[in-house]
Amino acid sequence: MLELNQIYKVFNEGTPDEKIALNQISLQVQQGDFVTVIGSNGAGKSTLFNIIAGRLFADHGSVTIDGTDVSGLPEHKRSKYIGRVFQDPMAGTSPTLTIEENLAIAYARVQRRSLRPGVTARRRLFFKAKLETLGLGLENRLQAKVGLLSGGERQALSLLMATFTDPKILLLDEHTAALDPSRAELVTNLTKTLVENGKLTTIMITHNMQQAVDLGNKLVMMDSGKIIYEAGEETKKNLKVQDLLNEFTKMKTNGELSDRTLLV
Ligand SMILES: Nc1ncnc2c1ncn2[C@@H]1O[C@H](COP(=O)(O)OP(=O)(O)OP(=O)(O)O)[C@@H](O)[C@H]1O
Repeated sequence: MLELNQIYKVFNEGTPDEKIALNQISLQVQQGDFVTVIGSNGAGKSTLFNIIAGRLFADHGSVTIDGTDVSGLPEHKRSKYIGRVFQDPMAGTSPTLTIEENLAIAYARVQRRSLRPGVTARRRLFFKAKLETLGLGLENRLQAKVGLLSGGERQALSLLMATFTDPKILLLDEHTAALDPSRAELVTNLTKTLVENGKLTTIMITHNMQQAVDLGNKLVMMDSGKIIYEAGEETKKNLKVQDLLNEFTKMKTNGELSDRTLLV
């Protein structure tokens, strides 16, 4: 289980550029939950992921994974608990290395005994079997440099690398947003399969409200560093995009943002 307790993060404190990115965020994500996160630009979604992953530290508050307080652990020490896929297909993989070398690095990250990311014959079979589940034929291209793959293929590989080591938490940061519609659909379907099969505890940021409604069992809406709406399992089952727009409108008191802000 992931527990965020009263997370507060301010950038450029005490300067004219001061920005409170997260303002007392508390959230509990249970084992096996798939939470979709929506919110307007600058709401604090990526900052929240950076704090969960250890790329940034909160100024106040704590991050607990399965009862262990990891708030002080840097990113590289949390990486065996956390899989992450970014919006940019270039971000999750090394272009100059081959597919199997990339997989070996991801694998070595969580295997204590495997200090070198070497590719043994046995491991190669394991990688091939995992790649087959993507249905893209990448299992026949183990020696291909990742830089030669298309954006969709690369994102599918990133997703596999983030999930095949059974992370405690999977963070998906708008991971389909940079793909064309057909590739986005493919990666979305792969996400569903990998998360369901692996029973992975997942949090996914998306600007696509339909996707936020269709995927997962819970939903969180953020605005100006706060969680302004949460849909639990029962509510989420019947949730519609229009309900989200209504909730957003209801929560905005100053009216400076229109409904379309969420539709970006
Ligand atoms: N390193 C930083 N230094 C200063 N300000 C930052 C930094 N990172 C984020 N911010 C600010 O914090 C706020 C939250 O940013 P964040 O990227 O978390 O929002 P977001 O919800 O992910 O937005 P988007 O949907 O546009 O990606 C924004 O106002 C942003 O400008």
